Amino acid sequence: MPLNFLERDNKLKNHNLFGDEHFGSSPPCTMYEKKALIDPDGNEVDGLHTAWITLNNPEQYGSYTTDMIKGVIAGMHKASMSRDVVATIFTGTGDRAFCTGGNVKEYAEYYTKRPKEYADYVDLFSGMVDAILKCRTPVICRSNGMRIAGGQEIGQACDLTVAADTANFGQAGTRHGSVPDGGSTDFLPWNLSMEQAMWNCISNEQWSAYKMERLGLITKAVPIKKDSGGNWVPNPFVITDTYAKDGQIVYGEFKNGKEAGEAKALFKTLTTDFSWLDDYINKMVWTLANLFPLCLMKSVETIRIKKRFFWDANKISGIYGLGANMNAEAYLGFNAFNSQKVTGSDVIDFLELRRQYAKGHIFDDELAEMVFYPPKK
Ligand SMILES: CC(C)(COP(=O)(O)OP(=O)(O)OC[C@H]1O[C@@H](n2cnc3c(N)ncnc32)[C@H](O)[C@@H]1OP(=O)(O)O)[C@@H](O)C(=O)NCCC(=O)NCCSC(=O)C1=CCCCC1=O
Repeated sequence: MPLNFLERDNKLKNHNLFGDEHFGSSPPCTMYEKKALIDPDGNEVDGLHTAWITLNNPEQYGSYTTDMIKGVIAGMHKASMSRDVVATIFTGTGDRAFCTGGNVKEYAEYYTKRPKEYADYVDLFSGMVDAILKCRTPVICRSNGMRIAGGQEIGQACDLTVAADTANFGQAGTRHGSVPDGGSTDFLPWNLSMEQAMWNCISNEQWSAYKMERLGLITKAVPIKKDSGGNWVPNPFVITDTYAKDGQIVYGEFKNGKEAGEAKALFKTLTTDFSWLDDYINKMVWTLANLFPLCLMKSVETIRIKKRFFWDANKISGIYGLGANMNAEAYLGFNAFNSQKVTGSDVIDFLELRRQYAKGHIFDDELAEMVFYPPKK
C-alpha cells in the first residue's frame, strides 16, 4: 500500500536558540566560523563542514571574559544544531596560548568581594563546560599554545586534544587563590593516574605537550616551529631525542641550564606554522566523517558519561564554593596577580598568610595588608 496519504511537513526547522549576538571578531571575543571538510588530498568537500570556535584574546593569553563564555556556549549549541557540521574545533588565536582560564583582571577588579556575582558567573562557566560536554558533534581541542587553569578545564571537557608541541599544560588555581573545581578536579584523575592528577592539580607545575602525550592526557603533540630552511623543529625547550637517562624518564621534560639557554636562542630564530597540526586534525575529522553519524555520537556520548559522572556531582557546589571564596583567598590571589606591575610580585606572601592563619587572625583588610607585597617605590 503506498503511504502517500500520510501528510508530511518537509520544511527544515531551525533548532538554534541563539543568533550571532555572542560572537565577535576583535579581541576579546569568541569567534565562530564554519570551514569546509577537507579530504585526504587536501580538497574541500562539498556541503560538509567543521565548526571553529575560537577564544580570541591573545594579549591576555586566551583568558575568557564573561562575554566570551557566552560565545562558547552559543558556539557549541550552534555547531550542534548545524546539520552539515562533522566536528567542532575549539581553539585560540596566536601561538602562545589556547587559554589560561578566567580573565584575572575581570576577576580581581569586578568579581572579588562580590560572591553572588561570581556565583552567577560560575553558573555561566559551568554552562560552558556543559555545552562542550553536550555538543552533538565530537569536539577537538586544537591547543594552539598553553592550556592552563580554566583553560585546562574546558580543554579536558573536549573529546580529544591535538596540541602544538609548544603548549604547556597545568593548573594555576591554588597559586592565585582559586580551586580547579571548574572541571580539572573531576577530569584529571580520568586522564592521568590519580597520583599524577593530584600533583599536576595542586603543584601548578606546567607539563609539556610531549609529556602529556606520553601520559595520555592528549592525543598528539605536533611541531609548529620551522627553521629558516623550512624544516620542522620540535619544541627546543623540551627533551625529545632521549627517553631515559640515569634511570629516569627524561622524554618530555624541560631542559635546564645551558641547554635551556641554547633552546631560547634557537627559539627566537624560528617561525610558526600550524599546517602540520591542522593536517593532523583534518585527518582525524576525515576519519570521523566516514562513520555512521548517530552510532559515532552515541559512542562519544557514552564515553562522556564517565567524565560527567564526577563533574555533574560536583558542579553545583562549585557555584557556591567558588562564589564564597571571592571574599577570601581569591580576593588576595587574583588581586596580587592583577597588581604585579605595581608590586613586582604576582602572588601574596604565602608564609605570612600561614603564620596569620596559625594565630587565628580573622579574614579582614588588616590581614590583606599583611600578606600583599607593597607597591614598589
Ligand atoms: C602561568 C601563566 C599562564 C603564564 O605565565 P607567563 O608565561 O610568565 O606569562 P605572563 O607574563 O604571566 O602573561 C602574559 C600576559 O598575559 C596576561 N594574562 C595571562 N593569563 C591571564 C589571565 N588568565 N587573565 C588575564 N590576563 C592574563 C598577563 O597578565 C600578561 O599581560 P601583560 O600585560 O603583562 O603582557 C600566567 O600568566 C598565569 O598564571 N596566569 C593566570 C592564570 C590564572 O590564574 N587563571 C585563572 C585561574 S581560576 C580559573 O580559571 C577558574 C575557572 C573556572 C572556575 C573557577 C576558576 O577559578
